[in-house]
Amino acid sequence: FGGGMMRQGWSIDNFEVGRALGKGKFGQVYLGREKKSRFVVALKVMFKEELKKNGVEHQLRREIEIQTHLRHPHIVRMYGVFHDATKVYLILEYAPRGELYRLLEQKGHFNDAETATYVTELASALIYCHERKIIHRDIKPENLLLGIYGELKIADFGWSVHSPNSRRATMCGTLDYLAPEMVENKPHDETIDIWCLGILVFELLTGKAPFHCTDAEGGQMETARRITHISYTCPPSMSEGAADLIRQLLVYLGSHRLPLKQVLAHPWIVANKQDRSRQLTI
Ligand SMILES: CC(=O)N[C@H]1CCN(c2c(Cl)cnc3[nH]c(-c4cn(C)nc4C)nc23)C1
Repeated sequence: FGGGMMRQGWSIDNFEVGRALGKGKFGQVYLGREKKSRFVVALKVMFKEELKKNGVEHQLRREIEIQTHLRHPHIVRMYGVFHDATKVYLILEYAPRGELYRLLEQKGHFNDAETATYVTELASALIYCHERKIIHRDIKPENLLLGIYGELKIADFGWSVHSPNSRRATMCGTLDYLAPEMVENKPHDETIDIWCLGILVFELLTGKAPFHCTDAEGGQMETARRITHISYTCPPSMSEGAADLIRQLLVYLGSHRLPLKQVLAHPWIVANKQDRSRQLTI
C-alpha cells in the first residue's frame, strides 16, 4: 500500500469497510482496510449533495491539497482521495488510540508531564505547517487524535488556509477557541494557532476552556467579551510554570504571542515533557 498509495484509481471496492469511528464535519469516518495489502486506514465518506448544499467544495479541495502534501509524525496523513457518483472518499491514516477529547473527558484533566508532552508534539507539527505558510485555525481537542504510542496527531484540516488570511465561511460550534482577531473579524495569520495552543494548554490541565461561559453566565456574548478582554484566571492547582506559558500565549496582539520555537524551549515544557519511548501498554 505504501508505494502504491499515490497511484490513482482507488475505488471503494479496494477496501473492506469496518465500524464507524465517528463523525467529521460533513461525513462519517469508518475503519477501512485495503484488500490487497491489508493496510488499515480511516475512510472519511462525504456526500456530494451535502458538500454542495453547504457550499464547502472549495474548503474540501483546499483541505485535500494541504493534507496530501504534509508528512509529519504528529499530523494525520491523507494517503489519497477518490469519488463515485454520490460520494467523496478521503483515505486517511488510522489513529489507533482515538480522540484526545475522549481521553480528556475520561481523565477530567491531564498532569504537567502529559500536557507538556502533548504541547511539544503539537508545537512541532505547527512549526512544520507554519514553515509551509499553512495555518490550521481549528486546533482543539476534538481535532486531535492519538497514535499507537499515545502520541498526538492533528486531524481535520477542514479549516486550514494559507496564511495570511481573513475567514469568509461562517464559524460554527464553540467560541471557546476563537482568538480575539477572529471574534473581531480582523485579518489573521499563523499566530492564531499560537492562541489556540494557549487555550489547549489551559483546557488539558484544568478540563475547562479558560473563557468558557455557560448560558447562565452570559453564554456566547460573555465568552466573546472575555476573549477580547483576555479575562481568565488560572486555578491555584495550576503550576506557576504552566500559568507563565499560558500567559505568554493568550496575548491580544498575535505578534506578541510566544513564538512556537520558544514554546518548545519554555522552562516548564523542558522540565515536564516526556519522550514517547515506545510505551506500548495496550
Ligand atoms: C474531526 C474528526 O475527523 N474526528 C474523527 C472521527 C473519527 N476519525 C478518525 C480518523 Cl480521521 C483517523 N483515525 C481515527 N481513529 C479513531 C478512533 C480510534 N479509536 C479507538 N476510536 C476512534 C474514534 N477515529 C479516527 C476522526
